[in-house]
Formats: sequence, C-alpha cells, structure tokens
Amino acid sequence: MASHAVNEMAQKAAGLGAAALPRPGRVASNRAARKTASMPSPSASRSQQPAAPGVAASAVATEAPASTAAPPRQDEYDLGATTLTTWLLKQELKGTIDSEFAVVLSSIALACKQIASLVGRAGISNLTGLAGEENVQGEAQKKLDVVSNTVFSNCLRSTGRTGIIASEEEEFPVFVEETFSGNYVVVFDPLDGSSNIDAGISVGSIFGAYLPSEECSLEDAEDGETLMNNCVLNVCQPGKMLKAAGYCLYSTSTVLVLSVGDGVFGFTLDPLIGEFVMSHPYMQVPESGKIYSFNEGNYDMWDDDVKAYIDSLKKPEKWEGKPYSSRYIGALVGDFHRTMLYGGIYGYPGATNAPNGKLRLLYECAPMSFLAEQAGGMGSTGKERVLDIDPTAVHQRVPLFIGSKKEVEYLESFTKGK
Ligand SMILES: O=P(O)(O)OC[C@H]1O[C@](O)(COP(=O)(O)O)[C@@H](O)[C@@H]1O
Repeated sequence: MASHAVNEMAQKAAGLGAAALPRPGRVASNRAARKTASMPSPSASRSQQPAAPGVAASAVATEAPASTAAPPRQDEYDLGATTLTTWLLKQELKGTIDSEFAVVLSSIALACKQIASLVGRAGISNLTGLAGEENVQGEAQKKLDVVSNTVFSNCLRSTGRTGIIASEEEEFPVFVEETFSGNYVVVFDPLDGSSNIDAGISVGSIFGAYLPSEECSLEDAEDGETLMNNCVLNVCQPGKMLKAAGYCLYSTSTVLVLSVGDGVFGFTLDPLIGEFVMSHPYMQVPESGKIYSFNEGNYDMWDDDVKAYIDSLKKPEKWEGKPYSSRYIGALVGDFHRTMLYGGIYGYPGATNAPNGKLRLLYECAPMSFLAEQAGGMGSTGKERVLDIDPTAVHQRVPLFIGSKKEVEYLESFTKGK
C-alpha cells in the first residue's frame, strides 16, 4: 500500500485536511530556484543565538536546584504546575535557548501529542500492520512508521525555523524550503520500537537538534547535489554538539523527556487538557542499578568480552547472593526510560551478523547518550564515548551501552582496551 494511501488513512484517523500533509522527502530540486531568495545565512543566525559559542553542550550532569516545587497556585484554575510551555519560556528567559528554538521544541511536542493519539487508536483506525514499503535500512515499514514520519516532518516544517530534517524513515536529509530563520538541524526516529505497535506495547519517538554548521552553508550550494552534500554534512555532527535531545514514550502514560543542555526534565501528557505537565524535574539516573536490558537471543553472536560481562551479572555469589534482573521491552525508549528512573544498563552490542549492532548513531544513540550524560549517566560503544563520535553517514550504526555510570564503567572494564 503506497505511503500516500497510508497518509490518507492517517488523515481520516487524525481528521486533518488533505493540504496539511505535504509529500515528505522533497529535496534539493527547488533549491536552485530559491538560490536568490534572501534567506538568512546559517552563520548570521548562529551569531544571533545566545548559545554558548563554540562550546559543545555541557556533558556534566546538572544538579537540581534547592527547590523544584511547583510555583504557588494563583487561583483554582491555576494548574499549579509547570507545563512544557512555561518551562520553555523559563529556558528562554535564562538565555539557555532562544525564542526560535523554543518554537522548534514546541513543534516536536505537538508532533508527539499527535502520534500519541494515533498510537492509542491504531487498533481501531486501521493503523496497525505494514505499510507495504521498506525504509532505507531495508526494514518493512509499519503504517505508523510512515504516518509518524509525516506528522513529525509536518510539525517541524510548519515552524519555519528548521533548515534541515533527517529521519530514520527517509534515505536522505531533507532541505526544508519553508524555513525563514533559525535553520536548526533536527534528526529524529519518529517511531522507535515499532515492532511493538500491533501488540500494544510501549513505543516512542527520539529526536536531537543542532545549530546549522558554519563550515558548510546551504547558501553557497550551487546545485542540487552540492546542496544535498551540505545537508548531509550539516546533519552529520557529533553528539557533543547537540543543542537539545529528547524522547517521547507512548505507554501507560505519554511522557516527553528532554534536555537543552541544562539538566533533564520529564513532562507527562495530561489528556484532560492536552498539555505536557512537568512530572520529572531534574532527572538523575541512579549511579548504579541491578537491571540489565539486552536481547540475549543474540548472545552466541556477541564478542567474548560482552558474553563474559553478561555471564558475570548472573553470578549470585558476585552480587551478595542476588544476581542482576533482566528486563527487555524491545523498544529503546521504553527500556531507556526505565533505566533513567530505576538505574541499570541497556545494551545493543555488535554481533557477528551486525558488527556495529542495530541502533543508529544520529537519531537513536547520540540523543539518548546526551540525555544519559545530562542526568549523570553514560553512553558508550564499549570502546568510546558515543557523543565524541564524528558521524560518517546519516544512517550509521554503532553498538550502544547506556545507563547508570557505574554499570557502564563495569561493562567497559570488559570491553575497553581489548
Ligand atoms: O528486536 P531487537 O533486535 O532486540 O531490536 C530491538 C531494538 O531495535 C529498536 O526497535 C530500534 O529499531 P526501530 O527504531 O526501527 O524500531 C529499538 O527500539 C529496540 O531496542
């Protein structure tokens, strides 16, 4: 079933007008025509940003301030809680982000709200099952993979502040023609863990946002090919350059977790008012936790050092008589969210059939590692810090071990330097 047919179904399900869903994936062709258009140059926009110039987002965990209590209620209609909107405003006032970036993050929150409602009603709106097409990774796309990608792309485009978007579901980064300032670069996995959809088990969305690269301006692209190269270069930035990262969990509740480089905050969607309300201020991943989350079905294909590590977790005598517990949802967002709250480690090692594992650096491993570090945890390939890796391709895969600091360090004691 062609993707636009799936979109039509989503339109019906989401009650959106036909015009609202432009065809995703329009790339460079219109660029030459717009060459003359007086778009602000990426470098100009960067200097206007109150960003910490040239410094990668702080990887140091941010301590919670003395009081994270909600502000006093003004009256009975005062939510008495911090919503995502008011939190973004506070970040702007603090100069951590600017108004244009706040618009981009709000558009991502809107996309997550839409996806939450589509996921919640998938079984009764004919949105379960396959879309009949494969994505660039050779994976059979679920209908909701395609729909979530359209929803995310639409929301980002509608801001006029995103210059380039790159999705797990799109082979190439997309140059956003509608942009008129900010030119932020946004990478995303619109629906992570989609193999869980039809069974109604947790899934999620993952995203990361960068400033446009100064080294390769979109302005100077003479033709479509150069533009595409510049788009790819803009997207392929190391995780330590992230300006923000986050995920949204679609499960027993819908929880949006994000960081703009100054701690990690979680917001739960209140279905009564349709707003994300702060529920997890200054998230800190526990320093250790006796929960490991690996797909042990791949055990025989792992390196010996990873096997030795996993075997060690199961030896009760090593852990005061109580071995580690195994938990695996099969959706990175769900397993990572639990790890952020309870501690422990999630891992997707390389294997003989997939030496770099399964997960994609740009829109899965780097955003999650940014969050882990902001919350006092770690993100490692087993050999190096995920955030230090310079991506060489948009859909590049790397092994991932992420979670509590002491747990990842213990893992690295098996894998590093061997
Ligand atoms: O089924 P496996 O091999 O354990 O893989 C599950 C992992 O793959 C993922 O589903 C990633 O892939 P998708 O983004 O394509 O869903 C992760 O969320 C999850 O942790």
